[in-house]
Amino acid sequence: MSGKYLVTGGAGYVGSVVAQHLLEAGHEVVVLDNLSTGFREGVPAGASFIEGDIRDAAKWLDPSYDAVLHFAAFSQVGESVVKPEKYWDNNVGGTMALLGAMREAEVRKLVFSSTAATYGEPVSTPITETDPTAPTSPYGASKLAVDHMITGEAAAHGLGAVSLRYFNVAGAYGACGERHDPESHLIPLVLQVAQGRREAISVFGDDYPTPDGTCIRDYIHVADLAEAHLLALDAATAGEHLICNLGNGNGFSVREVIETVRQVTGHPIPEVVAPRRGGDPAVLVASAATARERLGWNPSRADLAGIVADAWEFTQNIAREQ
Ligand SMILES: NC(=O)c1ccc[n+]([C@@H]2O[C@H](COP(=O)([O-])OP(=O)(O)OC[C@H]3O[C@@H](n4cnc5c(N)ncnc54)[C@H](O)[C@@H]3O)[C@@H](O)[C@H]2O)c1
Ligand SMILES: O=c1ccn([C@@H]2O[C@H](COP(=O)(O)OP(=O)(O)O[C@H]3O[C@H](CO)[C@H](O)[C@H](O)[C@H]3O)[C@@H](O)[C@H]2O)c(=O)[nH]1
Repeated sequence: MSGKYLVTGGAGYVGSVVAQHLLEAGHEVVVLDNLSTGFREGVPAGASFIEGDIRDAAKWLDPSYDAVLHFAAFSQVGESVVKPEKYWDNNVGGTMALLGAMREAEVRKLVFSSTAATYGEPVSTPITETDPTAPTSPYGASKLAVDHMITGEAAAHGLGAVSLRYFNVAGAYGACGERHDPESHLIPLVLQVAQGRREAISVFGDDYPTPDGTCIRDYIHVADLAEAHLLALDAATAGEHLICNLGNGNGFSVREVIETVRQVTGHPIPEVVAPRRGGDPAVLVASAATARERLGWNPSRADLAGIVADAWEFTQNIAREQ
């Protein structure tokens, strides 16, 4: 059955890919985005667009919506350390206003973009949803606060909610891909080196307790991630807040990522070792058993070379358009 969905942050990377998947599944999509980090041209054709802030969501929400998919947030870990107030204001304050607007409009279903950053330094690998949450950045803390807020909203007011804790999102889906400005994520930065837009990639620390000394992450294709959102809409149950990790369960080191980019692009990628980046855990790998069991999620694009190849194609297309 087709539905009508409000996608906050749908002009950004992940939100635009999920909006595109919703449209392809025959749903009606309204994107609400203030374009603070997103791009008007990133909103998929076929979606309606409201340029506005989630704090004003009450202006637009009404009972005709079946659910909200909430991506709008600031998400730079490093920036959150130096400007924590910006993160509490937008991520927590903004979401509080959004939840109030949903209550008023009687929209009783939510899918929320949470993050691996809610766990902080893991106590064991792979990370499960019942592991301790001790975020090492205000960004992670703001997302954890929202998760707690949603738990209360479900218990007190019957919201049906799913928080999806993404690990490292990567890759692209057709015309939708990653174009943060400034870019801070590893794969798009290495691709910029391949394009000749940067001289070298900095490896943030090669003295971690990992086989090659560099940090290990669990990279998940954005299209696999998008599919989980559609399944989460079906799984959301009134009065329940379900939390699911989304990752492949495979870890790749920074050096393995760089080597994969060399192989996929055929370009040499000079690398320089730089100091560790504050707040980076050595290893972050997900157990996504809950998503598999509760959502019926079955990611099919775990191959790192395939993820990088899709991101490379998108990066080259953007460069041709500019
Ligand atoms: N990219 C990742 O690896 C990753 C990992 C874990 C979690 N997440 C979460 O996923 C979500 C999407 O991340 P992304 O990488 O697509 O980021 P993004 O910056 O590309 O997208 C965020 C979008 O939200 C919009 N926005 C921000 N504040 C807003 C507000 N107050 N009102 C309306 N619109 C607003 C921005 O303009 C942007 O279009 C975020 O919540 C982020 O915390 C991302
Ligand atoms: O120029 C760079 C950029 C990154 N890295 C390293 O590459 C790895 C991946 O870094 P990213 O910035 O691509 O991703 P993060 O793991 O820091 O962050 C991601 O996962 C986090 C969870 O911890 C949050 O969810 C966040 O939103 C999401 O982008 C890290 O070890 C980082 O130190 C480098 O060595 N050089």
